[in-house]
Amino acid sequence: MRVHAHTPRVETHQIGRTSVEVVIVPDARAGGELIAEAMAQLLRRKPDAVLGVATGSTPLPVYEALAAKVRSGGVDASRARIAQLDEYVGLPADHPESYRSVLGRQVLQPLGLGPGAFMGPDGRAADIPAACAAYEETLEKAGGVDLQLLGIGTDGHIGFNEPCSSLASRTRIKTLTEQTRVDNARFFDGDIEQVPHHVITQGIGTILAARHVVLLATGAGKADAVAASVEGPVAAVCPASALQLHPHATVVVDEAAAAELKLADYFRHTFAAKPDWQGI
Ligand SMILES: N[C@@H]1[C@@H](O)[C@H](O)[C@@H](COP(=O)(O)O)O[C@@H]1O
Repeated sequence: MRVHAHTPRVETHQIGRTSVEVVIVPDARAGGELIAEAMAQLLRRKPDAVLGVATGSTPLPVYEALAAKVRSGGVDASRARIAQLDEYVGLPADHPESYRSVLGRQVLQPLGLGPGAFMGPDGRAADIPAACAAYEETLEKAGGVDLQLLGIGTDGHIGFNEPCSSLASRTRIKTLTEQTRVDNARFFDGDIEQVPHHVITQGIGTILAARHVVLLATGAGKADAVAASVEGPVAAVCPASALQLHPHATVVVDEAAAAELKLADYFRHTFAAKPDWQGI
């Protein structure tokens, strides 16, 4: 990567951005390292930063790389706060596949954080709308999410905002599409009957309120969704396209997920010409 010595030094979060930044990395591991380093830089600047975290297979290399930095002393995450993106409705909190449990195993434990560092909606609440409103309030009281990590569904969904979710939506209950239940059955012994129909998810408006939104997509199965999100129109039918409205959105894709991008060469050139200190 070339560094322009004469470029004035400005912190990444101060730069007024006008478009989604697409970063093409060789593989998932490199994507994980890049995003973990952005999280580490954030925590060095703001030790009690709120990290918004996603579930699914895609973010795992990020969590592994961040935990490795913590273990090696590269960053202190002991004051980090972790905010959940979405949750199944009706699963006991201690069910191994509730997203609260998953994030406990994949994020909190490896970072050495206790339950006090965790914020998430109550998927077992008797009054779901009240639980959704309470989570919005929790996020607001925490000062908002500093960096929100996202994966993407094959249909372009982010969190559990399925196609045609309002781009202004806040945390609320949603019904999963059949496709998402099929996709997620692998976490429930391959049995779709065990996959809940309902979920609580941060809305698209909630996600867009984070200071920095970082979406990671890996594998050929995500190539169409990535191209639609980044190069297609902003449209509720492709929820991730809402990132085009955000002043600081980064989409990190491996070569396979970048395969349908018409502007891939431009994205490569732009990132290669970027000063190292600027980060993502
Ligand atoms: N709610 C999650 C999303 O947050 C995630 O982005 C998506 C893709 O998962 P994966 O990364 O495993 O492909 O799955 C679920 O629907």
